[in-house]
Amino acid sequence: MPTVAGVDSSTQSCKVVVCDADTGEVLHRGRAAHPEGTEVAPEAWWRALLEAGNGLLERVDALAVAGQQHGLVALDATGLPVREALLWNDTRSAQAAADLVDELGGPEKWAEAVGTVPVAAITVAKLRWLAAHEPRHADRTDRVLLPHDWLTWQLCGGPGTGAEPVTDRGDASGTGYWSPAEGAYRRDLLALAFGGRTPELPRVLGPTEAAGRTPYGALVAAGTGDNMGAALGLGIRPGDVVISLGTSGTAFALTEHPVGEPTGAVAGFADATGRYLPLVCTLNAARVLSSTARMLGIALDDLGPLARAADPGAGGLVLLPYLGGERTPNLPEAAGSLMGMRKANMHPPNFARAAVEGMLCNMADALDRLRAQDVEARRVLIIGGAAKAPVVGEIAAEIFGTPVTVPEPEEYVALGAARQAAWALAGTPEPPHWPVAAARQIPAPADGTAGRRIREAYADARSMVYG
Ligand SMILES: Nc1ncnc2c1ncn2[C@@H]1O[C@H](COP(=O)(O)OP(=O)(O)O)[C@@H](O)[C@H]1O
Ligand SMILES: O=C(CO)[C@@H](O)[C@H](O)COP(=O)(O)O
Repeated sequence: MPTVAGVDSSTQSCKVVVCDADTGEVLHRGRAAHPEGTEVAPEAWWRALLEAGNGLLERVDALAVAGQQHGLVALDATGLPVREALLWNDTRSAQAAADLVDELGGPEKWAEAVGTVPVAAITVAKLRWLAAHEPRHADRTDRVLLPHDWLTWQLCGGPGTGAEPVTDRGDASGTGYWSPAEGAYRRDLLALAFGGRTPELPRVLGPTEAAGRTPYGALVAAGTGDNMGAALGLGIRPGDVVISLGTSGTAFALTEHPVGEPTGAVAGFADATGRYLPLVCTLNAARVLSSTARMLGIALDDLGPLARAADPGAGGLVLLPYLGGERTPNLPEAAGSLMGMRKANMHPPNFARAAVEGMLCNMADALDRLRAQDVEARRVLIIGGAAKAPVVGEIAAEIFGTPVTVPEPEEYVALGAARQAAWALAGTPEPPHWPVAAARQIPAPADGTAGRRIREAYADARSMVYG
C-alpha cells in the first residue's frame, strides 16, 4: 500500500498526516509548535517539521508541504537566510505597501497586473520594507522563497546539493509579483519593490509536477499555500465558500476564472489544481478566542459554554477584534475595542459571546466581499482551530444568515498536501478520489432578526471608531 504524507507548516504549528495514498485514510498524525512572533528563523520550521514527522517521513512514498502564505524568506548566495523570515501577519510593511500602490499608479494597476493589491501581508511589500530599512540585508539577498518553498527545498536536500528551489501557482500568487492570469512572474514589479534588485525566484511547478526526491527516495510534490491546501483537502467545488478560523480568518472559494478587484479586499489567488482561489484574509480569528479565555481566566474549552450562556447580542457588548492590527479592513495600526459597556451587561458570558460574535462579524464581512465579486456561496464550510468550539458554528449560522457546514475536525491543510502528493505519485489527470469529510449541518435560524442586529451593532461600533 503506497503511503503519502502531508505537512501543514502554518503560523502557530506544524502538523503532519500520513495517509493511505489510494483511500486517503489517515494512518498517523504529528504536531509540533512554532515559535511565537511575526519574524521567525526558517530553521525553526524545519525542526518542527522533523519533530511532527517523528520518523514517519522517511517511510512514505511521497510527501508535500502546504505552508503559511506570503512570508519573506530572503537567502544569500550560499542559500542561507540573511535574516529571520518576516511572516504574513507582520504589519511593519504597511507603509511600504501603500507606497507601492501609489508608485504603480493606484490599486487598479495592481489588481490588473497580479490580481492582488499589496497590503502589509503581501511578500512584495515585505521586500520593499527590507530594501528601505535593511539595505545591507537587501544587498545580500540573492534568492527569495516563501515558507513552503524553503521547506520543500530542504526536503529535497537544500543548498549545495543541486536541488532546485521551486514553488507552485497557489503560493506564487500571494507574492504580488506573479500573475495568476498570465501564469508568469512580473519581474518588473519585483524590481520596483526591491530598489532595482531582481533576486532569483523559484520555478513555478504545475499541480502534479514533482519538486524532487528526499534523500530517502520519497517523491516531493510541489506543495502550496495553506489555504490552497485546505481547498484540496476538503475537495471543494465552485459554489462552496470555506471560512478558515486559524491564526488568520480566511474566506475563500474555488473559481474557474481569475478574480482581481481594486479595493484589495479580495485577493485574486490561484489554487493548487490549475484553477483560482479568490480569498479575503483577516489577521484576527482563533486568537481572539484564546486571548479572551486568557483574560477571563478560563480554559479555552470553557469559552464556548460560557458564550452560550449569554443572549445573542451579548447584552449590547460589541468587540471589534483587531487585536493584531487588521488586514481586511486594512487597518494595520488598529487595536481591538470593547464597546457598549454598561453596568448591567459586564458579565463574563457577555464578554465571551462578544468575542465570538466580533470574530464572526469580521468573517461575515469577508463573505460579503466575496459575494460582491460574484462568488457564489451555495455552501459555507467552517474549518480551522476555532471551528473545534461547537458554539462557533452555531453563532456563525446566526450571523451569516445561512446554513453552515462544519466538517469533522481534521487537519485539512495537511490532508490537502497529502492528497497533492498522492496525485503527483499517481500521475493521473485528476487528484485521487478521497472521501469527503463527514460534517455537522447547522441550519440558519428561522428568524434572522438577531443575526442582523448583531451585524448592525458591529458596523455601528466600527464606524464610531474608524469612521
Ligand atoms: N476548542 C477550541 N476552541 C477554540 N479555539 C481553539 C480550540 N482548539 C484550538 N483552538 C485555537 O486554534 C488555533 C490554532 O488553529 P490552527 O488552525 O491550527 O492555526 P494555524 O493554522 O494558524 O497555526 C489556536 O489559536 C487555538 O487557540
Ligand atoms: O496570509 C494568509 C492568507 O492570505 C494566511 O491565511 C496565512 O496563509 C496564514 O494562515 P494560518 O496560519 O492562519 O492558517
